[in-house]
Amino acid sequence: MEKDAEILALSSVDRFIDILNSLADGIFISDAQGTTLWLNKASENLCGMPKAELIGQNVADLEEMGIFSPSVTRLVLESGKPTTTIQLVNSRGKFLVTGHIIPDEAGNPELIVAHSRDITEAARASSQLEETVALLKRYSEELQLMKREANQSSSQTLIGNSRSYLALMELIKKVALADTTVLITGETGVGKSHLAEQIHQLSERSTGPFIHVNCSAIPETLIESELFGYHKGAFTGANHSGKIGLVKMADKGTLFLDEISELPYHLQSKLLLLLQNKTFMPIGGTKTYTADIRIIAATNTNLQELVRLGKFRHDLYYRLNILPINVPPLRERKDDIFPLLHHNLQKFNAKHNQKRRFTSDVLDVLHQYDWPGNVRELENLVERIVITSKLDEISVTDLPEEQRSIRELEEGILTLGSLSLTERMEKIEVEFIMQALRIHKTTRKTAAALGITQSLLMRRIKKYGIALEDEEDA
Ligand SMILES: Nc1ncnc2c1ncn2[C@@H]1O[C@H](COP(=O)(O)OP(=O)(O)OP(=O)(O)O)[C@@H](O)[C@H]1O
Repeated sequence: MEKDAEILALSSVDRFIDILNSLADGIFISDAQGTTLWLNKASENLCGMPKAELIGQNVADLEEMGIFSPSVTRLVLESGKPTTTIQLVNSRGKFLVTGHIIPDEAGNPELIVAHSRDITEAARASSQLEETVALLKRYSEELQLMKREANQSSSQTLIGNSRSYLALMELIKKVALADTTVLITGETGVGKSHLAEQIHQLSERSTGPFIHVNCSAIPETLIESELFGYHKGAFTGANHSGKIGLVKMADKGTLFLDEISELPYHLQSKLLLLLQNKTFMPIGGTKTYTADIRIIAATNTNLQELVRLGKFRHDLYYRLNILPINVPPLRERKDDIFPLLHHNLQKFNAKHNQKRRFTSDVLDVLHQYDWPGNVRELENLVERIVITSKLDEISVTDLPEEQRSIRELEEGILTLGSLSLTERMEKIEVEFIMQALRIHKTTRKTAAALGITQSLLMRRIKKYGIALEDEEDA
């Protein structure tokens, strides 16, 4: 206060007026009746009228003339309290105005000082932000729609005509709607992952994430942190800011645990807890988190056998096995082979810009083939022959040896009409041995593949005079 008095003593009133006029914010002073007493340069500019014409006018009249609206001085006089409002001045810009009461010595209002700040830019930025938020909302809705449409079209790629596959598709539709754990079993390449994704897309979680985790592809030392995440500084080498696990990332969606049999035993109890309570604890954490997820697991091994051997927790097995789905191998649903061949031919013709087509001979051979690698093997074969076939018409000679030899063997047996049964059987045996030798190269591996001892194989090779290419074997 003493300091203020010193400054006042040193400064003239003119000096104060200079200071107030140098401000970018408007200062507008009225008496307790709302009569304009003084305003600074910034305020004069805002009002768009010479100061001399404004002084003496009542704020209520200025308000009526549309100079500003509303008048904060009037609001202060009406409420008897300091007031802040957004004011439109001369319909030009938006101002944040605050009216303060300066009391006289008896404490009664003597002056009203209105202070205004231009917020036109801030208001514009805020309305731009509102527009952006609205746009983002619209884009997100459109994205969800597109996603749903894409889901619908990809569900058409579930190809299969056999009775067992059609029944499977019916089951999938029902399973999708029941928001519970599913266990998909079947040989490698039968389409377990493909089905898991279909279940997700047909479910109410389709707009949420589908997180595919291949338990055999993540090193055992990393799988816990990958799945459940960790807090910062949980272990040496951990990222400083911590890490969100795949379980959390699958929130509101589906977590697909492929090759579940490979999940380390010590993590199986943690997964069981997640299945039962939908809760988990990141590494280095002290509190549990919830995850709104559906778990679909898949395996191509016999889990029951692993339970018997003590390698898989029996309580986890029963918890996973609520809705079991078995996908039969392709050789047990041969009616699916043609549709899958045609679907893939179209797909790879389009991808490689080709016009390949199958001859009926090729279709026969592929129909008879056993497809140990199931749909994946079929897919790979079609892509390979679309690329390598010499003409647009794919013939048996374009097929790789594994498939071609079936036809050659079959033709051999059929044309050997004059041979006795023993001779025919021997012919077949020779064909099998030669084919296996071509594939496996050494007699040791060939014998193992044929399920006989190496010495028995050597006796047969000698008996039929089969030439061995490999010098070591010879
Ligand atoms: N019914 C089907 N219609 C069309 N494509 C299919 C079908 N089933 C499987 N496929 C395709 O076959 C390939 C192998 O399928 P997928 O990866 O789902 O097999 P999987 O059983 O999960 O194999 P793995 O046990 O090796 O993980 C994929 O490219 C998939 O798109």
